[in-house]
Amino acid sequence: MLGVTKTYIMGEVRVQALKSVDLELAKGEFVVLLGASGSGKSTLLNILGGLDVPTTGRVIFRGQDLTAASDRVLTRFRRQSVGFVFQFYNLIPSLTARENVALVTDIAPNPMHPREALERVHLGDRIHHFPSQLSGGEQQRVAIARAIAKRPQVLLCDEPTGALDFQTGKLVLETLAQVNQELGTTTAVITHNAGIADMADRVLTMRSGTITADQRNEHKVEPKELEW
Ligand SMILES: Nc1ncnc2c1ncn2[C@@H]1O[C@H](COP(=O)(O)OP(=O)(O)OP(=O)(O)O)[C@@H](O)[C@H]1O
Repeated sequence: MLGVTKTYIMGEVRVQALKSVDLELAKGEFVVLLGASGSGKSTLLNILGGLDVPTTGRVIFRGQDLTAASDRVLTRFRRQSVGFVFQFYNLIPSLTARENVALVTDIAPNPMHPREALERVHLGDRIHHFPSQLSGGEQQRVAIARAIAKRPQVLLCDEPTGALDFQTGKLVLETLAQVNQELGTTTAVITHNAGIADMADRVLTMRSGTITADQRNEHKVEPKELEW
């Protein structure tokens, strides 16, 4: 993205959530996004994933300018190229794990079989379970299976461990690291836990709508070794 700004106008109040952000993500890299509440992390992620559009500036994906794209092209970009994982899983309670994943594989052009996606997150033996029959960490892994089943080029995760305890959170992070390695999916993870940054290739820090630090980790730490 180039020179991206985002201004929200609520009546008299204008909030500048992003102020001229330039950012290029490399294929396959694992990026952690840190920053205080309100610094613009979710706004940045939503614009990267085509869920929101910038007020000014450009978003380019593999040479294609998404800011100039029609709604149809943007919808196709979201549907085929981006997987999303949110803090509260967003599974449909009346559908099994397999059916939750199948919702996405039914509309993607070259998806994995739902069973394969669930096996990748180590839930091959839970495919007929409903969300209420799964723990929080397992539900989040179903959400990850759903996000990767379409084989997206980009996986965007907004506080994926925010609702989980330490050990369960680490399991979810292990799953994200493993998927990143196996599928080569460019992965961006928003977190409040600075300790998680040690597992990333690259760590971005945001403050008041700008990226104030952009660092590479020379040595990545395995998720199971993380402390926070
Ligand atoms: N839809 C919206 N309408 C109006 N203001 C918004 C909207 N979304 C975000 N904002 C404002 O933009 C700023 C950046 O919000 P954003 O959610 O991107 O921050 P964040 O770093 O993700 O915060 P958190 O860590 O609390 O989720 C905040 O001041 C927020 O109140």
